[in-house]
Amino acid sequence: MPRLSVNLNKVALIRNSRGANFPDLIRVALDCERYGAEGITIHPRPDQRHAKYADVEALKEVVTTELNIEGYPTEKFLKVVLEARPDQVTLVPDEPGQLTSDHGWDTVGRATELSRIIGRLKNAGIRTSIFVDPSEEILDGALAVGTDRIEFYTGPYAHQYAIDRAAAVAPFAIASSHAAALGLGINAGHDLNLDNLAFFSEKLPDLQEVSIGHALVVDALYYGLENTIQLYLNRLSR
Ligand SMILES: CC(=O)[C@@H](O)[C@H](O)COP(=O)(O)O
Ligand SMILES: NCC(=O)COP(=O)(O)O
Repeated sequence: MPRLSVNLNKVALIRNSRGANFPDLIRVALDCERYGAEGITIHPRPDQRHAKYADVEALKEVVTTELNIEGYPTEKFLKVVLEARPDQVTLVPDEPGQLTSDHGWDTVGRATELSRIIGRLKNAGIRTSIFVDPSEEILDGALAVGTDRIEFYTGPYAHQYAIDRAAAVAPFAIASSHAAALGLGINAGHDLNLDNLAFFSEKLPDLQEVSIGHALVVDALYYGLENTIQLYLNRLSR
């Protein structure tokens, strides 16, 4: 069964809106783990409007499941993760100021830069993942730059799911088989939710981990955090 890593960006967003430490991200992370989450994810962006760089070190001290830090590899981001050494770093090709993530890396065009950054992270003992679209050429490029895993950007799947779920998942299922044949580990995330998650997980038998934040935090408003995490885990059980 794929691991569920809870993305706490939207919890951090609420905290930041009042300038005090409420809700306390550390307490929420520990509660997520207590309620069954198998990982914690944050994505500090350059403007730190969601998670802040200081949250990385603080979470590293307490998270006992798996800490996944996502972000664009600025020198500041790399300094923070190389010092904190989370379990996994997921590189995402976001422009500064981007509303949210909306595409994967060009692993061919940016191969030199990616290889160098992935090398630095792996030398520090950090597992690497890179955010990608479901394309065989991009996956071949991902293998060539030396990443341990890829994370499929699932926004297009989520948007098409209600229209034609079989067509929505097809490119991801094909790409996932290709990634598995290459020996790449497979993660996925973005706009996964209680409606679309089970079908995605069922059609990608090699899927190892999903990171989910936005929908999960919204669902927690209605169902509570503990129930919500259980509902997501239930969708992932095979
Ligand atoms: C890479 C990815 O898809 C997530 O980190 C996502 O970008 C989080 O989104 P928000 O920061 O918009 O909550
Ligand atoms: N990597 C994707 C992630 O962490 C969460 O994305 P979302 O569920 O907030 O869209």
